[in-house]
Amino acid sequence: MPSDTLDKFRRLYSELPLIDKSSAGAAAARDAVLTKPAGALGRLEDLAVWMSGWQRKHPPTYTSPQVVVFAGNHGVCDQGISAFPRDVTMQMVSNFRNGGAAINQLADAYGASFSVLPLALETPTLDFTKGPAMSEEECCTALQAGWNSLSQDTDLLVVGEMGIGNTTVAAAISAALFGGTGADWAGPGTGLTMEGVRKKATVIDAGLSLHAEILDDPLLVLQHLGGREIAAMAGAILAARHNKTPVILDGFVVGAAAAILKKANPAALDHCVAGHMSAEPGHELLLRHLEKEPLLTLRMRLGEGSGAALALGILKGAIAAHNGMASFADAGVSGETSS
Ligand SMILES: Cc1cc2ncn([C@H]3O[C@H](COP(=O)(O)O)[C@@H](O)[C@H]3O)c2cc1C
Ligand SMILES: O=C(O)c1cccnc1
Repeated sequence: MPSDTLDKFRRLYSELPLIDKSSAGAAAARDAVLTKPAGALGRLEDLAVWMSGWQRKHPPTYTSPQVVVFAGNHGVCDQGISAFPRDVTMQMVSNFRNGGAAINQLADAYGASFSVLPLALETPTLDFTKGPAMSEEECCTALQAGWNSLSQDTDLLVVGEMGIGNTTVAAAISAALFGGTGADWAGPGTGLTMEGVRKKATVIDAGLSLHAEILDDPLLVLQHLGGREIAAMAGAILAARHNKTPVILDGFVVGAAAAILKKANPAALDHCVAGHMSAEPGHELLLRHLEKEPLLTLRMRLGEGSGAALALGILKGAIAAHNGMASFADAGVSGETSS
């Protein structure tokens, strides 16, 4: 069988389902009669309507939320751009499988299923300062693995990542897509010193300059500067769009994966909400380019999907209120007097 080409994924993001206006409209109509002053639940109201529209049903459900962590290893670690060694990626995959990571606890706390998908960890991508990080085939295999990871019955998806060095990769992708230099997008990640961050910025600049000719094509940016877990997250976010599944985005690294799709099609992230704003400095800027207002700002800078998993609680609350509250008529509560 011939292997996939990037053109297959170009088609998948150019033909996207739009929000289901009739389900969203039914949610808006119900919201208008619930026992509260109009707008008093703030963003929770928007979230209930948004969930209904993208799940394409009313009432919206929170019955099978899914958290998937994608793990990849990065050749650019050879440049000394992380405070931790590459082996930690694999070690953390074992920790995820044993239930010992932060994301295990957070997924559990909000009743979400959890799985981890390691992507060829024994074969790191190439160092992007030396050549393309991935071949077209490797990139497509990772995109497809992400696409395949979505369970059919999922009604809300959190994608997370584990990959030592991937804040460098995320910064390089962000600069490639939205402009600026390494210094505009590099941050401490797992804990670099200021000098380490300066070095990281020069490594990013070297990658941008080596791959200068392809920077206007988002999928080639993914292939040349990205990593397998980044590609897999883009594939999963795209699959969710085609499968009636809203998505909660996590921090800077997940944001960079999502940004590939956003740059390729400005409407590609309409089914996504930003779960939180990471303390990794580039994330605030990235969220502006993604046109997303984060739900939480808790100084978290972990990755793994942890900020997005916390935001599951907000979505759960929004749906519980929307589905379970009484209407003014049912509860015998007087409506607003016209003034
Ligand atoms: C023990 C440990 C657990 C983690 N969980 C997520 N990350 C996060 O840190 C890494 C990115 O940071 P950098 O680009 O600086 O390497 C990613 O693996 C990310 O998921 C972790 C990092 C460590 C060390
Ligand atoms: O915001 C993130 O995604 C992030 C920040 C630091 C380390 N790893 C991930």
